[in-house]
Amino acid sequence: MIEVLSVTSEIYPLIKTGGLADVAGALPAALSKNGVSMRTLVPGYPAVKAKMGPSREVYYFADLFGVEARLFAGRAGGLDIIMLDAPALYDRPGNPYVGPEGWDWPDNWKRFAALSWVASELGLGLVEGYRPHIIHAHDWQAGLVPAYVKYGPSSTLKTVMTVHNMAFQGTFGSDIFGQLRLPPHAFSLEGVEYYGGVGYLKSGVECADVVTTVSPTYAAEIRTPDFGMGLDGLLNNRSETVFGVLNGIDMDAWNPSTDQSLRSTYSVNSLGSRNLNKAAVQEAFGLEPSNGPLFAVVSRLTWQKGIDLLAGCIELLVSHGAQLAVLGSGEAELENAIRAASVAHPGRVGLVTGYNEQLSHLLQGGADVIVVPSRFEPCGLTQLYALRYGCVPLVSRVGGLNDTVIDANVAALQAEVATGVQFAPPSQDGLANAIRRTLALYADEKSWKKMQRRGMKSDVSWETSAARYAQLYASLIGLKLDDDQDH
Ligand SMILES: Nc1ncnc2c1ncn2[C@@H]1O[C@H](COP(=O)(O)OP(=O)(O)O[C@H]2O[C@H](CO)[C@@H](O)[C@H](O)[C@H]2O)[C@@H](O)[C@H]1O
Repeated sequence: MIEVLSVTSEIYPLIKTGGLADVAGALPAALSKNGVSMRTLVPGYPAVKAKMGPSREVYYFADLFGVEARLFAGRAGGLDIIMLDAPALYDRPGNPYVGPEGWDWPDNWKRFAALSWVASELGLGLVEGYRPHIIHAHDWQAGLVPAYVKYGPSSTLKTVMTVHNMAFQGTFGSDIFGQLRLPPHAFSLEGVEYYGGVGYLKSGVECADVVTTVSPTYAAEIRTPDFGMGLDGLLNNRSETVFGVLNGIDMDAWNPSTDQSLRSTYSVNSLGSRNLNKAAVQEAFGLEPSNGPLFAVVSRLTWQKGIDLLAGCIELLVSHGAQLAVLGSGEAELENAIRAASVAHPGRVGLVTGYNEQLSHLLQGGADVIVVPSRFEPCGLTQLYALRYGCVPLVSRVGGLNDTVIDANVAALQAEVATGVQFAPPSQDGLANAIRRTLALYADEKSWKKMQRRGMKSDVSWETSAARYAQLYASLIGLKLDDDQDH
């Protein structure tokens, strides 16, 4: 059995702000079928503490970066959890990263350095009876783990760094370096130094034994200046140890035939029942009853996600008799643009702001089309949920969207392999054309149903990718890597 300690700042169903939580939450079960035992270290946010089942204290820190802290081991949400309970760092309401005013917590550098340092200590055998072979760090919040291991005493402990989004790098001023518990020479190009400051993600990408990202296309994209966000050179230097492993989804949590968030469950053979869910979506978003095409968005409302492109296409949608339901929150300007459209087109455009897991399921089970017009998308999960739910994805051709949706071009339609609509490059004109194509496809009811069914049958599970992670882990602890197909 390979023992892996996963380190993440969010994990479903304990705490979630985005796709990272879904992936961190689904991987342990998927890996257990591949000879990997995974425990997860997560901060003791109030939401995590509330969901923690029976647990036992396994370590006490009198001084963890200046605060008192405890480690608790136990089960929560079906997962093996080690919770870092440091009330001075994590016992704060709301979102894990930002305060009530919407600004990053000023001590984020310390909150996530502490998490990463504790992970590296666990890797050295801090808790009796537990010594992982590998630490798997997710995103910048765990980005210092590989540095702590590299500059620490163990020569056998290995690290994997997974980048879920290059846009969030965790960069701080050089003044924090002295408090990071790293030796002076770690403030260097080979360590944590990044343009004169400290880069958490940079340090992870530099110091980890293996770097992965969440789709093969994104793994290639981030080696270019357009997508690398300053780290492309570094990634190119170590390209033989950078891999793209496509995300899967939790097939039990997202199953239209058992999903309790739906008004009506259904399967590939009972697509007609989706109409009841469509009606429920229309009610929830203040839309009038209609049999016309219902487009939906479940997303952070940000520039990355191309929500401005969508806002520019709302007139087009409405003029063709379509409706739009948007669930999400984010940049005020984009939220306002969608809100204004909902006021201008009552009954045709609806916006629900905030985070609502149940409603996100209902949208997948009731909308006809999910729109993901991202400018970049490391993998994207919403289009995977959409495929599973017979909701046709309309996506830009970037990152994991490129790898998971087969565009309904003439050849793919004839070959009966199309599962959605893609457009490139991500521009308003591109999206507008894709919307027109989607409307034309929707008008052909028989062929549309076939496309829905193909999506529902496509493999969006973790099976292949969990085996790939297991193979990477095995290679790190002494077994040979036998291919480089996803470099
Ligand atoms: N208002 C809301 N209410 C309820 N649910 C909401 C919501 N807004 C978003 N969600 C949910 O949050 C998740 C978003 O995941 P994505 O993978 O699409 O993007 P994200 O950018 O968060 O993740 C990053 O990490 C993941 C994981 O690797 C990559 O797939 C992705 O490309 C990368 O940007 C989905 O489960 C979605 O349903």
